[in-house]
Amino acid sequence: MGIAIQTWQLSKTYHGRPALSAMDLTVPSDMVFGYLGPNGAGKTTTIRLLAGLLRPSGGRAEIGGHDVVREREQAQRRIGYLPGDFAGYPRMTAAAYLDYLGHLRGGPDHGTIRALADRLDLDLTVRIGAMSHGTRQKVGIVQAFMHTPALLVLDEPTAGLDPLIQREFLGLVREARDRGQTVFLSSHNLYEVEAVADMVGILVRGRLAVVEEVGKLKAQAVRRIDLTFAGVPPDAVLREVAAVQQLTVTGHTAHLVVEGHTAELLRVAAPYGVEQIVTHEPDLEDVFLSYYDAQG
Ligand SMILES: Nc1ncnc2c1ncn2[C@@H]1O[C@H](COP(=O)(O)OP(=O)(O)OP(=O)(O)O)[C@@H](O)[C@H]1O
Repeated sequence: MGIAIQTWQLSKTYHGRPALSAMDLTVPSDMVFGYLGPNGAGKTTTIRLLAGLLRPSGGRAEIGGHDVVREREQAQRRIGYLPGDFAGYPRMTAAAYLDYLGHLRGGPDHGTIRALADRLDLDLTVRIGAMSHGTRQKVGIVQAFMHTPALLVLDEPTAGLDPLIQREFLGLVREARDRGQTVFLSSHNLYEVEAVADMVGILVRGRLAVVEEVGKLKAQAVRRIDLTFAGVPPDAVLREVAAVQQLTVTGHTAHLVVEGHTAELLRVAAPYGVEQIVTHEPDLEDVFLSYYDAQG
């Protein structure tokens, strides 16, 4: 497996105030990497550094082995970039704009442009200046994907898209990954990150708090489990299980908050006649909030 993005102590300071602090990050290729963080954490700054649009104040970054400053053109050629504030050229129709960009990139692939526009329900004949924010965002997505770049760098790509189009977009991201492209996307939206990302990085106040596989983050997560017994729940016995953080009992049901693996809990509970097990899947929100709080 290759490396799509690597940074060494990558830093950016605005007027003496750090926006990104000494970030060491490796993103392997062929994956979807979700880049998460609260407002002002430094996500856009990172993305603009990777896209070669800002100069680092310290450290460096490579895209596919090319330094984003010294070999900016080679690095940029590998990227499909969607800025957070995509505007395009207001006086052009989407078709003319995408055709123009295609020529700059070695010739437009009209078949791919049409297919992407159809998927996103985008009318290419409309002037970009006459489009709503969400429709303009679709043009931004098409221009990022249309030349099948090795790396897609997408800043809040689903902002302004309605739910159906968001779902279609997530399909495009998965298909890109399955074709061997790498996708780096920033987001506030935990649902979309959970749905597509293989790995996530959580940025808090310009510092990378954690980089982890989504599956592993979920395994660490606190989850709620309700065990219903034939008789009175054996609460004293259940409390002894290391993973059990909280326990309340209503009637024949023990409501548990469990951290980590549940196998031991189920083994201990089984002899007491468990009639029903309801597990509430952990969502990543709890995990993220715990990182945000820890850094706060
Ligand atoms: N051009 C600039 N000049 C001065 N400060 C800036 C500039 N751009 C960003 N900042 C500051 O740097 C910090 C990081 O901003 P950045 O836009 O990278 O965060 P973000 O995680 O993308 O946030 P959001 O999700 O709100 O877009 C913020 O404190 C922001 O105010």
